[in-house]
Amino acid sequence: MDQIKVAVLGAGSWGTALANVVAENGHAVKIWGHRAVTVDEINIQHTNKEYLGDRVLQASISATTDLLTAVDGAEIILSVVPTKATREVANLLNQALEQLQQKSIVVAATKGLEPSTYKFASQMITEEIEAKYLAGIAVIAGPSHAEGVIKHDPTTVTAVSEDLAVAERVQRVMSNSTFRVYTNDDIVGAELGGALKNVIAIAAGALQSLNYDANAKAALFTRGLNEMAQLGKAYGASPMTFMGLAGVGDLFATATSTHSRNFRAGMQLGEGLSKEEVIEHMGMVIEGISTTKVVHDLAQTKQVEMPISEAVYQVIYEDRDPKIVIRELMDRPLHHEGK
Ligand SMILES: NC(=O)C1=CN([C@@H]2O[C@H](COP(=O)(O)OP(=O)(O)OC[C@H]3O[C@@H](n4cnc5c(N)ncnc54)[C@H](OP(=O)(O)O)[C@@H]3O)[C@@H](O)[C@H]2O)C=CC1
Ligand SMILES: O=C(CO)COP(=O)(O)O
Repeated sequence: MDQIKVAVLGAGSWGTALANVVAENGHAVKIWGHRAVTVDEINIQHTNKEYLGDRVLQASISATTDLLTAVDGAEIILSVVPTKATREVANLLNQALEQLQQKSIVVAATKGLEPSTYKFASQMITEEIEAKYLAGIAVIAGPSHAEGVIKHDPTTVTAVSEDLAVAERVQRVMSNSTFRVYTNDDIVGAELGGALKNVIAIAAGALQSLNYDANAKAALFTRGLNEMAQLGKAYGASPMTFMGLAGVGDLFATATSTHSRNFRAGMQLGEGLSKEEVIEHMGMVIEGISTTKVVHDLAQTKQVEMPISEAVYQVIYEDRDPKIVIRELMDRPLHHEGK
């Protein structure tokens, strides 16, 4: 395949790992980061120690704090900043694309919902970037810890766009023998899956630290996936998406691994730390904490029963004891499994 230019917005763990994948495929990759110290480290030492330890990145990757330089000529732009920065960065990107009079495919790799609007990353991007500068919009979802991707642990993700030609272009540019990209067209389902699994992963971390066993973990996985899919149904998402990489796949990876910041946050909450203490200790984004609040609101607006997510909400936002909320979950009125 011809070499193309790809820009990655966000110099954290996921942005850097994705940049490395694309650079391994022979494409010209520029990372945009807002901190000069990280940008300099990537350019000079080819590492990003704060986020990925000693892993050495592809030497061809260059980084810059100048957004215009990063996106100039990029056919594909990956937006890999946390949810809370997505709208602001998309707005800056719109200005850059306007200045360059350039049209690019924008791919969101963010997993969360904007707290004030309940919008997904792809929606924020579409709202902030004028249609004339968007050659397509897609998301990347699925089970993919940056730590695994950077060490070539075989990884599968899905490129999702309503325009399958766009998804296939992203698939071709990003796939290699350790990073296999599928395609899908259910963007709502994929973004919901990516956001909601973080809430269940927090619950899984709490179960782990409280020494609950396999039965409890299986119950959490199964019933957690069920409520993810129920909310998906209210959004008109395909139930199959929740059976795929963006659903059960990502739930499994996130809710079983200490690579997951959400899982680790859940462990710490289970140990009795407050959300403020957990956030301070992590030093990286824990999307599930704000997503839990959004899901609490959404479950009410969409009238979907989400008891596990609600229990996580009570632990995080009402300081309730995890053991008591678990007991209350078990004591709820009995009902049919399909609900
Ligand atoms: N890590 C992973 O394995 C995966 C993460 N994701 C998703 O990717 C998204 C990003 O996560 P991840 O990379 O892990 O997060 P990190 O916390 O590792 O990094 C976030 C990066 O975004 C930067 N940033 C924050 N705010 C801004 C801003 N306003 N302008 C520019 N840059 C900003 C941070 O800069 P600074 O260093 O200054 O804070 C940091 O470089 C999340 O939604 C996450 O759920 C998805 C799949 C896998
Ligand atoms: O989404 C992820 C893996 O697919 C990363 O999860 P965390 O944000 O919990 O680390």
